[in-house]
Amino acid sequence: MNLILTPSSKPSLLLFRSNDFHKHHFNFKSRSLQTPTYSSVSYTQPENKTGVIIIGGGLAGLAAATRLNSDNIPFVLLEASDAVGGRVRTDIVDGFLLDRGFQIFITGYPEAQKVLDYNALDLQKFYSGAFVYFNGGFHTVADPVRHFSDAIMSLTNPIGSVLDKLLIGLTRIRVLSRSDEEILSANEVPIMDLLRNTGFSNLIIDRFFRPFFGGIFFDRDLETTSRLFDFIFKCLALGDNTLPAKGISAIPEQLANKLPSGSILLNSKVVSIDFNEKNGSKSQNPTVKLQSGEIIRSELGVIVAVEEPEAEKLLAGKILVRKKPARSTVCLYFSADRAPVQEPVLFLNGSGKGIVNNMFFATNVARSYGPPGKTLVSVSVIGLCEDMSDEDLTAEVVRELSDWFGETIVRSWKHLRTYRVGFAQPDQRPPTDLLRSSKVGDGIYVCGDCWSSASFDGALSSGRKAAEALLTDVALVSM
Ligand SMILES: Cc1cc2nc3c(=O)[nH]c(=O)nc-3n(C[C@H](O)[C@H](O)[C@H](O)COP(=O)(O)OP(=O)(O)OC[C@H]3O[C@@H](n4cnc5c(N)ncnc54)[C@H](O)[C@@H]3O)c2cc1C
Repeated sequence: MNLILTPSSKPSLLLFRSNDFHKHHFNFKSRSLQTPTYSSVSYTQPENKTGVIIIGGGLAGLAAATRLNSDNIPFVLLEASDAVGGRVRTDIVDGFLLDRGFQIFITGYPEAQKVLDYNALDLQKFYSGAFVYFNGGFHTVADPVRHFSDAIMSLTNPIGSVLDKLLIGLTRIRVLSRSDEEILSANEVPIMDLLRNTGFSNLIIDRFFRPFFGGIFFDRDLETTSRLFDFIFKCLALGDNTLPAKGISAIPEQLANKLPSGSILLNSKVVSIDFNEKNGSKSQNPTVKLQSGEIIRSELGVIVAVEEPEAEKLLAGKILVRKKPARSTVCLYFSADRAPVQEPVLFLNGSGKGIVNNMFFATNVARSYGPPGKTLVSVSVIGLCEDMSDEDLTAEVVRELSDWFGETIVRSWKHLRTYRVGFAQPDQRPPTDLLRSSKVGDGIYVCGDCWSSASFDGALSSGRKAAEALLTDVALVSM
């Protein structure tokens, strides 16, 4: 592939394909990190410059890198932590795969379908529906397309009226008849208003929608924009809920492994961006400063792909600080000798009592999430529960789930780890702008879930769009 640059671009880039560029501009010296298979290099060459600088190695930054790489555009991705993935990470503890918070990959995500190799992820399916804990028992909510007889049998259960269940079918038809762009830019109201306006009863709102969509958006009040409800509802209708067999971090790792060797620099926190504007006009391309003191100049532009609070710091004066509180969650993991149920199903708390929002037996969905003969239990709470110690939180969860599954069973579970995720998602209450332009200044582009929908797919599509906006600006055309 040849690259054509307009006269305003840097002709020296014509010399390099992306792999060559890194060979010419970086001194390859491994920082001897053990786990990642993609390489990490030290940055010691005399001329600290590169084509594009991407700040942040979550899904958005990786998607931006993937798009640039597809046109052989040289770039370097600077990631502050010790691995890529951002919020999509998995730890291995006592042979269990612990995702850093409860995460589900929906195969219906449109952008993910374009950039990920689903077969290689070895996706393990959830049951399409949920078991709702209410009034001392479990009640099924089933997707009528995939589990027709379960759905018919659940028509008269106490998780909503028959009309509610018909309205779910009509909602499915409504969202499937609209394009993603229409959905993401439609008139918006809080999800709660949408549900009430649609005619759903309080029964189904409190027993199903509140724990289910509250769990997805970490927002039990259902104040998040109706645009996101429709988008996720459509993706759920079109695809399966899954987990990659090797843990949720297999998703970012797959993207990282396809990037040129040496293009990702781990443990490389950016502390500031110099926009190089003198008296309002641009004098040079932006530079970034690392915590180590190193300064790197971009020849084509900088893509900022960090989480919202960090973006607000790095881009002070360039973007509006929204001052909306973040969405938080706590995820507790337990090991058990056996699961009380065998179904790969999500359990929702529809009782209206307690702190547990949802839980599941991860090894029922993906056997690989635990060592042979062991069961992994994952429990999610919405909010940070800052007033509770980890011990009190664990004790409360065990107490509540003893009512669900029986005291003898739950008291035998061994606590593995608790993840408190302060910034899980940006607040996406209306008004939102989920399709906003990624360009925020000369040579500066922003992406990430704060710039689109708070989802894997939003992060992925925003990363690609930021890269494409940059490519369009520098009129770099691939032939
Ligand atoms: C517990 C939890 C559960 C979730 N569940 C789901 C789910 O089921 N389905 C779904 O679709 N979405 C889910 N999400 C949301 C989804 O994970 C995010 O929307 C998405 O991963 C955001 O990706 P990102 O690239 O925008 O940001 P991030 O993943 O936050 O990546 C930003 C990266 O930038 C790096 N960084 C920050 N500052 C700097 C700096 N100064 N210099 C260099 N690097 C920096 C960070 O270390 C990080 O790696 C969940 C999120 C959480 C936390």
